[in-house]
Amino acid sequence: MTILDRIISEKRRTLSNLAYSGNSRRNGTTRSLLKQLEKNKPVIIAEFKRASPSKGIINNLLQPDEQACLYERFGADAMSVLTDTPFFKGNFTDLTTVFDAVSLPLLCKDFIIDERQIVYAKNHGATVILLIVAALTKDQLKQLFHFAINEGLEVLVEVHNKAEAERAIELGAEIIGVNNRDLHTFGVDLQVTESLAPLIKESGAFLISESGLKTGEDVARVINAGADGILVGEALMKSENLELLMRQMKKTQNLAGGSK
Ligand SMILES: O=C(O)c1ccccc1NCC(=O)[C@H](O)[C@H](O)COP(=O)(O)O
Repeated sequence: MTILDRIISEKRRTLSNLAYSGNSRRNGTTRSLLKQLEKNKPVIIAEFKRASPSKGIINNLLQPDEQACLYERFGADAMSVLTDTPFFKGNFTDLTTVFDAVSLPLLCKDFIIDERQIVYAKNHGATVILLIVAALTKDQLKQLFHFAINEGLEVLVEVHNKAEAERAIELGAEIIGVNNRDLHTFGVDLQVTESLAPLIKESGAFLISESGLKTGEDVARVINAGADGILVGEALMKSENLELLMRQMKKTQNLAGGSK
């Protein structure tokens, strides 16, 4: 059983605890990741990530609202919050706390396999949800994708290989995330973005390169390959000079140039 299998199996076990009810915290059509992608390059999605299965504790000392304010101040275009508890030590209170602290588009980074999780994420402040192609059947992916869109949410559809990218494109995904991390082996390779970028860009979707980005040079590499944005967790959570690192990541715009 791989780590992704274990995470999904744990999600199934806890699904019955999720309530459908509650009020959406979302404020109209503001906080749109798509709008950020249309006007900025590279779009930085800065992640609040305390821990992970591959790295253990990353940073247990930071407060989500304080870190979110720093991310926003230093140029983040959107935020991601890991809400999974058993494997990432996150929770939905973090998501709501970040929603209240900043005015950025907000991705609920979780392992979604059921409509109830989408409603729950929305009610806690998400404006974007993640669907991982590797974790869903073709029918599940389609159903959850359209459910989320009908709920007024945006969807980041995550892929790791050509077959998954083709499924995301067939679905009509407007934002496709290429995860450089293999969720079965934890191996990280930026070449994954480079190899899938032509196919994804040809479809007209925006491309977000996810995971393993540590430096401005890493970001320049994926932007030059065609990425419109990046999703960064560990490097930002561990940085001792967040302002400088985010400036270096942001300035790759000038190296890469071009638009969608
Ligand atoms: O990060 C992990 O170890 C991990 C393991 C299994 C499933 C998902 C995992 N991470 C989720 C993510 O996609 C990352 O948090 C995100 O892309 C940021 O990655 P990084 O910048 O490398 O922290």
